Amino acid sequence: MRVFVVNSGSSSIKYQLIDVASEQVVLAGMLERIGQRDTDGQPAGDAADHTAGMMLVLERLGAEAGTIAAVGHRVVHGGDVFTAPVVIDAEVEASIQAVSALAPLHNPANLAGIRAARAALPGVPHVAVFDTAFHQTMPPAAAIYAIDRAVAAEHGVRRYGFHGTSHQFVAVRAAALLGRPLAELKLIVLHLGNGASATAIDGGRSIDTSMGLTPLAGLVMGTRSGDLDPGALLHLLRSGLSIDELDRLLNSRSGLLGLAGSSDMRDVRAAAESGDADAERALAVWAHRIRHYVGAYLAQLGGLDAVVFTAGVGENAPALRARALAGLEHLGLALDAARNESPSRDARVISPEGSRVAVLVVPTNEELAIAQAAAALVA
Ligand SMILES: Nc1ncnc2c1ncn2[C@@H]1O[C@H](COP(=O)(O)OP(=O)(O)O)[C@@H](O)[C@H]1O
Ligand SMILES: CC(=O)OP(=O)(O)O
Ligand SMILES: [Mg+2]
Repeated sequence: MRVFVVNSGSSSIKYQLIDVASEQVVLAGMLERIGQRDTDGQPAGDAADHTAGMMLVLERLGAEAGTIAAVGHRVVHGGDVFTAPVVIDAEVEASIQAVSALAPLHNPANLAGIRAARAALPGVPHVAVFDTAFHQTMPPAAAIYAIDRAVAAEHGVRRYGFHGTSHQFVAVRAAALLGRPLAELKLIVLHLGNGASATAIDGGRSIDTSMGLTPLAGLVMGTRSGDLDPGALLHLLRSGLSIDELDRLLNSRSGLLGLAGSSDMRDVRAAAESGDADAERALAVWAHRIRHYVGAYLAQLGGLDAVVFTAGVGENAPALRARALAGLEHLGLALDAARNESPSRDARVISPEGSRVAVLVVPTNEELAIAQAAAALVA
């Protein structure tokens, strides 16, 4: 079965046509800078909006469009309505819309992509696969924030967690690599991309994760702050920042960008290596926050079989993996330098032979996971 996977972002549409049985990517591409205009107001990007973008994608698909059996959509926030992938209808669209304010960088764009794709490909089922679904197994103690319970219930304020499709996919592959059943493994998965999150996985179930009500909490990200004292928000609001300014500050102007002037980890690393003190400090904060979660999740799991690195930074930056785990040798967490620095693209062990805790690199593939989930649902 061939599934067309759409990851519709605020300014981009990434797509792949995947043959699920063979895991082959038949065709892949991306539209960028959707909706952007130059200083004269002329369209500057690949498409004027998501609808126009999807028509362009359809043109690029050509005759292949006729081979699509289902469309799988990445949807970041599913609230507490969705615990598994669903076939999209008007009601599902409305539920995705209802939680859009909780993932302002993601859900509105996901929904625009869904609407455009359903209009462009009306004859096949469209399946939503949610970042939040995997984390719905979290125990209440991990999901609940200690605020007035009536207010929390009225506004749906709780921890949801994100990147679940990736965390789950990587956990399954980690178990295969270790040659042990996932059901008996305690794992910490570090998804370190532009967005970043850590998840504690016990027997294949998410028991805690670093993102929260929104994808803003937790680790230091490209442009997002991760954790900070909620009192800081009150202080900034009282100091005169508007709500929109505060939103932009925390979601779009913080993280590596705020600390070091670039949201791209490659730039930050290069700057740190050439002696830039801000970049060096940004890396120190980044690594400190990761260790904070590794320690916390080791305690919540009550043991640990493996720490797993994935996503852009986790898969590609040996020196940063080493930096993230520096000083944790007493927990049995160590890297084998040669294994860590191997240029291999495959899932692999990077801890020394016989380590108490394994350290792994496992490439994530959210598109394949979405294709598999959509195929399983419509089969
Ligand atoms: N070799 C590398 N060294 C350090 N960082 C890298 C490397 N390759 C990619 N990255 C970083 O990975 C991040 C993007 O990760 P990715 O998982 O592709 O993000 P997303 O899917 O959220 O766009 C960027 O910060 C990029 O700089
Ligand atoms: C949820 C999230 O942060 O996604 P991304 O990493 O794609 O921004
Ligand atoms: Mg990503």
